Amino acid sequence: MQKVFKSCYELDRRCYERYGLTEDILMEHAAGGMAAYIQEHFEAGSSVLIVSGVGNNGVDGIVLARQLHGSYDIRLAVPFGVKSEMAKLQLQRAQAAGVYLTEEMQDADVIVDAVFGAGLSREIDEKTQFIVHRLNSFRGHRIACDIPTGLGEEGRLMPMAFKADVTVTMGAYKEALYLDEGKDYVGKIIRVDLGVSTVQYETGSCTFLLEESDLKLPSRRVETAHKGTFGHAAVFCGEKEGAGIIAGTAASRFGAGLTTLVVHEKISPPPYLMHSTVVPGTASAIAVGMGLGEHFEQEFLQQYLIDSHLPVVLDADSFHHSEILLILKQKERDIVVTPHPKEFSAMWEHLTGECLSVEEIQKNRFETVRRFNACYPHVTLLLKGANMLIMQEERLYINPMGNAKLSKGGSGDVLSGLIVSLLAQGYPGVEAAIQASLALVLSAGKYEGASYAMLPTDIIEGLPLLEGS
Ligand SMILES: NC(=O)C1=CN([C@@H]2O[C@H](COP(=O)(O)OP(=O)(O)OC[C@H]3O[C@@H](n4cnc5c(N)ncnc54)[C@H](O)[C@@H]3O)[C@@H](O)[C@H]2O)[C@@H](O)CC1
Repeated sequence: MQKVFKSCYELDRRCYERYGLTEDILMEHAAGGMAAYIQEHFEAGSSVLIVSGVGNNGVDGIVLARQLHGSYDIRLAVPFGVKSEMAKLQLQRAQAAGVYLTEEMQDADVIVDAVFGAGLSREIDEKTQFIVHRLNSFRGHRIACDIPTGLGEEGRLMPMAFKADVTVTMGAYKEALYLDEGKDYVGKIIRVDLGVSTVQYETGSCTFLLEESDLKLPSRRVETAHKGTFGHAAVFCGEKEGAGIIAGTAASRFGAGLTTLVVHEKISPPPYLMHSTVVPGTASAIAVGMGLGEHFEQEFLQQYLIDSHLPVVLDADSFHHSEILLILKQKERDIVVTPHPKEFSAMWEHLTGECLSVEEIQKNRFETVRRFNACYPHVTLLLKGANMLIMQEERLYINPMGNAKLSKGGSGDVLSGLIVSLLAQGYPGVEAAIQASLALVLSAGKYEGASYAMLPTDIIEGLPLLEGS
């Protein structure tokens, strides 16, 4: 798990004040990080086009040109000229080392975007849009310095943005890199140190980036265990019973000792799932909402869901149901809600009366989950998306490993099943949401068929292949 920051300016300042580093030492390391990536992936002699803007992001590009000149065929462009004293000094040094400026931007083996980084604070003008459009049209391998040009404050996408294969980000991970809108623009994200180790550079943060190594699978190391040891998941199976069956199957596969589908009428579930017209007395967690529709009467929901003390995961149709949403007020209960943006919009309107469009939610994903958390800090919110956001008690976790294979009906039902399975096994809500989200994306990542072909059952079948501690 890595820390994530809204901005790194304060951290840079700390480097100067605390460790006595200077701006150009930091830049030397920033450029060194990009140079190391290029040296590792491209043979000496490869052509490298570097386009530098007016701020310090551009200066990183100029320093990179000096560092690689001689070993690589460097073409440095500064289409807006150089303005700051530091930029002039670095350009002087680069030119002294033999770097020539080019006016023409032609395709190269490597394209480095150092036009704007963390300082982009307003819409880019036509000239910048033209440059970015041209860089995007090239076939070379595209590297963004720190943050791709066109990803503005908090990661908001401008009408034109550099489409990086790799973003080499400086010092620490930034929230701007993890908004869903930017996912197709940042490419692979690599962080580099700026002259001190990460531990020395970073301060505290309540935002974390989840990694594959954070996966902790349910374990069965106790030989004297029996099925009761691993909890009993109760999954409400509504109008669209398939959704409940998928969730129940995922719950069972992920280790719940028993899984019961709570049904209204007779259905034929798979043999490893039980079914019952009430929530069994031994149940240790409940999942509700997947394919629910209007299947259960209010009295039933009141008795077995709202008046229950059991940990609960609310999904899908729950968010349109104001009585079910009353559960969110229950502070003593472990509650996990897993809306996608449209469901979040419905839930938020029920809870606050405020209408938030899906577009507004997507453009402000971090702010949205923080606003929810301010009202319901005890509830674990998992906002679905290309980068899932999970938040409880002021701690926000980003799962950046989602992939397009998961964009299919049923994936969310699997996720609810995984969460209820872990809740039933005694995991706290936030831990259940984190681990289930990791298992979901990593299992999907292991699917080897075509990206369009994966079924929810493939995700469930991938679970036994996961490797975690
Ligand atoms: N301590 C530092 O200063 C360090 C800076 N680093 C690099 O410096 C970058 C940040 O540098 P800056 O703060 O100079 O930011 P940028 O280089 O991203 O550019 C900011 C400049 O562009 C202007 N600007 C903002 N939006 C504009 C727009 N739409 N059209 C035209 N001009 C616009 C601003 O007024 C400012 O002059 C980081 O992304 C990183 O690459 C790293 O080298 C690490 C150390």
